[in-house]
Amino acid sequence: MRIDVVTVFPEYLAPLNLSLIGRAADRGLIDLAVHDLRTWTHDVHRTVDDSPAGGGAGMIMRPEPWGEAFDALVEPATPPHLLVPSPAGVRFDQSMARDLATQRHLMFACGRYEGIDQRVLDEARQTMTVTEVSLGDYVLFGGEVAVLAIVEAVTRLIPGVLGNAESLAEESHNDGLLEAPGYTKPAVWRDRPVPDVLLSGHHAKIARWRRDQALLRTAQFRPDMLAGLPDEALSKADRAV
Ligand SMILES: COc1ccc2nc(C(=O)O)sc2c1
Repeated sequence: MRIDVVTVFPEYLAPLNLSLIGRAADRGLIDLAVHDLRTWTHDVHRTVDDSPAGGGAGMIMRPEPWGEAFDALVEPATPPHLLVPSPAGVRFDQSMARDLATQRHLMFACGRYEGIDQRVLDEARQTMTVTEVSLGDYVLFGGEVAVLAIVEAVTRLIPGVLGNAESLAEESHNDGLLEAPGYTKPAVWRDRPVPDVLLSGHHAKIARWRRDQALLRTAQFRPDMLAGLPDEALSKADRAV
């Protein structure tokens, strides 16, 4: 997968060079490039914003640098999926992460100020799939933090990136539930024991206990997820919890 990120704060995306994502790039599992939008400005002040048409608070990002950036980065024969983080976007979730992880080329446009001139997105839709996406019902200073989260959620699903693919199967949101609580050594810590069943070696009982905990945790913290499960997703034993 090729990933391009266009931003006025390239240093904000430095964490993408670390840990598993950095290692995936080094191993050629992803081709990641971060671009400074000001590369495509031509004035002495490298201007990327201007006052909103029609008045109002704040500034809007000018279309010209974005247009030139996309012209430089997009291969018309194989256009990317353009993702634009925005408070007005569709909610990002694990289902979207799974879909994006199958795609060949993602490009992220990080807005700042009050956002990007709408004509940039309108123009891009002539040649690309464009999705405005939000992390949640709150507002950040710009799109960079959202890109960090989305790139991590997507790249960890790419085969080979996560050393132990088995852990993907047991994590929250993979099966529509929140994951069960985890424990490790010591067996007792500050008078708090690991649940006996996890030390029993009885794999069927351990699996049942974890499923029960996942159902209880989902019912407590995310009843909306439980309500959204198809009937066939819950066994007779699940319904008895
Ligand atoms: C101007 O660009 C922005 C501003 C706020 C913001 N908030 C997001 C969020 O996902 O909450 S994405 C995003 C992009």
